[in-house]
Amino acid sequence: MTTVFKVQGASKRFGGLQALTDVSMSINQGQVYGLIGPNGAGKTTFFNVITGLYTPDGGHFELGGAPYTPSTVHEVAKAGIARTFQNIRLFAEMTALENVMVGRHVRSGSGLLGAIFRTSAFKQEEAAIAQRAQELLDYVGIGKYAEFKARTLSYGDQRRLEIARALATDPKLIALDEPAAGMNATEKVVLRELIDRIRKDGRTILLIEHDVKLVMGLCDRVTVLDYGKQIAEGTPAEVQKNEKVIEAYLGAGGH
Ligand SMILES: Nc1ncnc2c1ncn2[C@@H]1O[C@H](COP(=O)(O)OP(=O)(O)OP(=O)(O)O)[C@@H](O)[C@H]1O
Repeated sequence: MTTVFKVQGASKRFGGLQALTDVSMSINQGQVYGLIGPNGAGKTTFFNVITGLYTPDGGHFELGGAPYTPSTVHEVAKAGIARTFQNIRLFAEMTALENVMVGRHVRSGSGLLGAIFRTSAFKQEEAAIAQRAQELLDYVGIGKYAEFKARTLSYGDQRRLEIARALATDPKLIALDEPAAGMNATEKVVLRELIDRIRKDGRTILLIEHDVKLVMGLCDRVTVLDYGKQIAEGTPAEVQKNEKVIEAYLGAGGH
């Protein structure tokens, strides 16, 4: 099986707080990999480290079999990691289609001069980008809202739009930060089906999620963090039985 993303010994300290200690994982092509843990465990910090928002204090990273150094957000997208955010970050006044087109521009070639002079190569490329963006909106199930401003979409649909935008960059790894947060039960079922479909289509997904039922039903493997340390790694069945995991979730008053 091909390893898509590999992390060895990722660490991050904020002043006196060790937010991540020596976290390692290996994610294979086509897997959904879950990252769980109680509040403050370091999940978001890990996402921020791998997507270039925080500089790690240590760690070795590989993406698609090559060394990977998370740097600027644009470079991260180009290297092949696309992410969504716990607090949705869309361009609120742009249409759904335009939001996805922005993601696609990471892979476009005609550049700034082409855009300024509106060369025929640029126009052709724009048409292709718009077509691909529409396909992606259809894929995540919100194609009929292509011309709606992002802010007018329902919460669940905005989350799906974020996923469409992430897919538009043709990523090697899609990192989803709490995609089910704030969703009702029906929206969660639809989300689960979508993530399943994305995996079946050969994509690789890293998922932070608080909904343990969703994680256990969906993920191939799971890492559990607690106070920045990796207390368990394995299949959902293995992790669920782990004493340290049970303790972290149920003990210490559920910090
Ligand atoms: N920029 C920062 N500066 C200082 N401390 C930070 C910063 N970001 C996170 N932390 C601290 O690092 C620890 C891990 O936080 P993090 O947000 O990664 O946890 P989390 O597992 O994502 O939590 P939650 O489930 O609540 O989102 C926390 O103690 C948090 O206060």
